[in-house]
Amino acid sequence: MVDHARQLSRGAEQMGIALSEHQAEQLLAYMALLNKWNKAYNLTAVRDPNEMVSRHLLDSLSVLPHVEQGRWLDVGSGGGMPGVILAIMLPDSDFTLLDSNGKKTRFLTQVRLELGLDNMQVVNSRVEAFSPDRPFDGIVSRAFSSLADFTELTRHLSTPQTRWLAMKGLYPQDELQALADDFRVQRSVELSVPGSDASRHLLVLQRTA
Ligand SMILES: C[S@@+](CC[C@H](N)C(=O)[O-])C[C@H]1O[C@@H](n2cnc3c(N)ncnc32)[C@H](O)[C@@H]1O
Repeated sequence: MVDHARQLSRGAEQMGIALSEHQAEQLLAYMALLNKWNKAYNLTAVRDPNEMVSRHLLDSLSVLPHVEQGRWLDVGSGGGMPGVILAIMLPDSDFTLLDSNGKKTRFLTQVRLELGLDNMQVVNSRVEAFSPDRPFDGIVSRAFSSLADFTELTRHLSTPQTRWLAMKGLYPQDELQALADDFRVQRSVELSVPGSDASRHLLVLQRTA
């Protein structure tokens, strides 16, 4: 049997990420909840726990070096990727996890309670209808939409300083062509996720005005 704690700590180490004992425990507790609730709530197509460590925990951790302290929104968070993982790793930053699917946000509310994640808020809404009292420093998404939809649907939640972090598979050349003229790619990073051969890219976008 694969030792998931070991798989997680080794994977994090390979990415140069130090996990405290508490963070490792929380990440594994989150995975156990995801596994338990998945049966009834259909939160993720990944059912094999070994694959869950790589495809969900390590994949979400791979963007951590690019997440600065501040107030973050995870759009279309689903079962909590990457928002839950980032909230565990950055307790001094605030994370709002938003999804239009009520089953998913009910699960996320349970995760918040069970893990005591006071820096994580859960919102059940379509993003285009969401109107918080303050904009966000950063907006992240994985498997949510095209780059054009991601930026257009969240433009009203930003300031000129906001950064958009889009977690993508193959480099999204076509999607970049459809991006509005007042957005630019600040940087693009090829991510390497231990235990996965899949192509992964992170695009960091910002407004030019
Ligand atoms: C493919 S899932 C990705 C979930 C998660 N980020 C991940 O990587 O596993 C996309 C999620 O976006 C949510 N979604 C789609 N359109 C949305 C919208 N307009 N506003 C809020 N959530 C939306 C869906 O309910 C779904 O949970």
